[in-house]
Amino acid sequence: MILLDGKKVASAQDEKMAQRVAAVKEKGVTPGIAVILVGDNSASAVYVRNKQRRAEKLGMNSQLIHFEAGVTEKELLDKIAELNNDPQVDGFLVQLPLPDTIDEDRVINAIDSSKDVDGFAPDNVGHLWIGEPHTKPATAAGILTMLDYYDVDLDGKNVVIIGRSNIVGKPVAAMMLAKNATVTIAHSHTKNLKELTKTADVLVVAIGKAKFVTKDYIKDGAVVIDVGMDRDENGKLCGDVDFDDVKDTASMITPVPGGVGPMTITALMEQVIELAEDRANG
Ligand SMILES: Nc1nc2c(c(=O)[nH]1)N[C@@H](CN(C=O)c1ccc(C(=O)N[C@@H](CCC(=O)O)C(=O)O)cc1)CN2
Repeated sequence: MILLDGKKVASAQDEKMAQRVAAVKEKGVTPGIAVILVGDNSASAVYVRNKQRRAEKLGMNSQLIHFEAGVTEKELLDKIAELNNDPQVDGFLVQLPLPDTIDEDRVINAIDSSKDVDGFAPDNVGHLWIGEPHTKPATAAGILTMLDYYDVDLDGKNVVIIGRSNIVGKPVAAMMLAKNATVTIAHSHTKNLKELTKTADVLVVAIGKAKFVTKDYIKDGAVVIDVGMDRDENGKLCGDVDFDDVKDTASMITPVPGGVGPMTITALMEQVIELAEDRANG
């Protein structure tokens, strides 16, 4: 079994990205990212900190805007309008999830799609599905970069994705379809899930249920991508896949931590650099 090592791939990508940042800076443009964090979700705080650290390590400008959980939607929308008009910010995002008091769709729709580094704005979703992406959701893009690094060819492969979220399941489907894979999205209403997942050459799991997928869901030699960020019975970070149970059946598998997570941040940074390059090239 080959471990799909997100940390290793991320650091290989970092070298290339640092060169791109240096090149764009020579043209007088410093890539700039802003992240809006609302409330005190401890996991979100870790992800946001990691995004900032990575941006700074690559020589980019990075700003964090942290609102208390009680922020009004208007205050949030005003900040978004400000960032939409800030020429130093190439791209920004609002860390999800948001508190229940705030309408997530309204917030996402307020982000200028040209600066939507998450690729969640409706017109960016449309561009992705017609195969002409402007910005791409980071987790999906990170998974594709990882598979490319390990020479996993998706052309003609059966891909099953468990989970139909807008931030992972659907964009992964769109991007794998664009690579000529035959893609099925399974979800909580899917019948005979195990029979379906056993047809998968590549299985992507993004359901948020600790160690849900065991070896009886997996075809011999399948590539398994675990997007889960869960806690096991001892409070230890784990994925949606029972790694120890599956490792002798899968041909390749992402660990949690150290798999898809670091690739998500890499893909986000790449997205910001691309936007800065567009700015530098007029
Ligand atoms: N606006 C967004 N919100 C959220 C997104 C997103 O892409 N845009 N995705 C997730 C969270 N996420 C990025 O924001 C993310 C999750 C996990 C990791 C990561 O590196 N995980 C580490 C483990 C970290 C830990 O110790 O807890 C790993 O897997 O090794 C990065 C980014 C939801 N919200």
